[in-house]
Amino acid sequence: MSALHVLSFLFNCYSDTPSLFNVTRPQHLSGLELVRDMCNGNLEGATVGSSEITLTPGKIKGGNHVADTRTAGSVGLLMQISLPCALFAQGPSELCLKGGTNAEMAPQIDYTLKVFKPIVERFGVQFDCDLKMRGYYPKGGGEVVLKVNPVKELSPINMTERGNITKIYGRAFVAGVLPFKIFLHYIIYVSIFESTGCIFAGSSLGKKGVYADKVGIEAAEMLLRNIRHNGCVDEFLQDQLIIFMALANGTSRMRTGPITLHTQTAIHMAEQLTNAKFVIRKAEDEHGNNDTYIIECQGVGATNPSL
Ligand SMILES: Nc1ncnc2c1ncn2[C@@H]1O[C@H](COP(=O)(O)OP(=O)(O)OP(=O)(O)O)[C@@H](O)[C@H]1O
Repeated sequence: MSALHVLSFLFNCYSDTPSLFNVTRPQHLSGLELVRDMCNGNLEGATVGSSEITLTPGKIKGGNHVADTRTAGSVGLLMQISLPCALFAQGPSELCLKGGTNAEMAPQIDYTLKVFKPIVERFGVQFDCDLKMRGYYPKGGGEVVLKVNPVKELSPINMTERGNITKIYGRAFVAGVLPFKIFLHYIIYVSIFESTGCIFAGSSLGKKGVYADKVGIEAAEMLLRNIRHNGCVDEFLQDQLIIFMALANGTSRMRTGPITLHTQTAIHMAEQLTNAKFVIRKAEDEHGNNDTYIIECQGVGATNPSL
């Protein structure tokens, strides 16, 4: 499940035809039930393991909603699914999202707050996110409250200059009874670039039998890998911004490192579901780096009919 499912959902809100989704896990279902509730829609075939689901959306109203993965399923992904819908709602939304705040293969809540949030604000997106409780694998039990104001439309972004690093900081989290030298639940390093405001992160989650120092090294290597490619976004922000580029009113540009599979899929789906046009070209790189690209998008300029 990713933001693409929402793009499909949003698209269908405007075209008034049902859409199809692939669903396998509880967190996917929680996300779909959340958008169903947000838009007074109707879901058919929504069960764990189902490969075909039909969502017939109504109007996106806003208001208060709760989504609970009942596992350590990621609240970051629930946020990824619901945020674009909330932006095009008739009024403000308050979403209580429960599950894992720090889960595998998903945006960590710290990533969403420290990296995604300040960058997505450049599109004109405004949201508050209150982290009430952290939740880790396998228990989950985390909770965040997301408050979103709707927008009339999104502005395009231009992120083609990276600047120099001015700050790198790290945060580590432990929970439970094991000493932190042995077991670290989660670590994130964030780097911030001068004047341009680019922000990258490298993160890693603890696993049974893996010593804390290994977790730290993995996160640092992720950050370094991204700093080396000379793009303006890291390998995760790349795919997470595609939906906003597609919906924005005008041409967005983003300098990246190697194009990820998630980004390729996101672009493919965005082009299938809207009239947004993406072009990827190799970037000139004064540092001799061959793996730098510019993703350019002519966004569709989706507008919120209620504002
Ligand atoms: N360490 C990380 N930091 C920030 N974001 C991450 C990290 N790992 C994964 N992501 C983001 O999580 C999202 C994963 O979406 P994805 O569609 O893979 O979810 P999924 O539920 O695992 O679905 P699928 O199994 O179909 O891939 C992507 O947007 C990706 O950028």
